Amino acid sequence: MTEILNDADRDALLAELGPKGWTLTDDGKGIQCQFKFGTFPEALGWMVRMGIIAEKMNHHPEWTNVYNRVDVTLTSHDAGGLTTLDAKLARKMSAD
Ligand SMILES: C[C@H](O)[C@H](O)[C@H]1CNC2=NC(N)=NC(=O)C2=N1
Repeated sequence: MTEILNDADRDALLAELGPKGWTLTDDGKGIQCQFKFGTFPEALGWMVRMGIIAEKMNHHPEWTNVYNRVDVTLTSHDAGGLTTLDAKLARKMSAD
């Protein structure tokens, strides 16, 4: 199991991903971001690409899709908080 990020590492992660739209969840145990696309097929295609990556990582997003919008929350249930796996998946999502 990966370790929960300490306060300094969490702050560094938010400084890195904040400009890309990621914020800490209200409970502080995850990060969230809203992705917007031009069309539903673009949103769905992105979800499929990210889903394949997530499955390979064995680390899965909590997400909802409405038309061209995907709301994502990343947290590590196993560890009970935010870990480097969440950071890794968030970077992949924001890089696509
Ligand atoms: C048994 C399996 O390794 C776990 O259930 C994995 C699967 N995917 C997961 N995804 C996420 N986001 N957090 C987890 O803690 C997690 N755990």
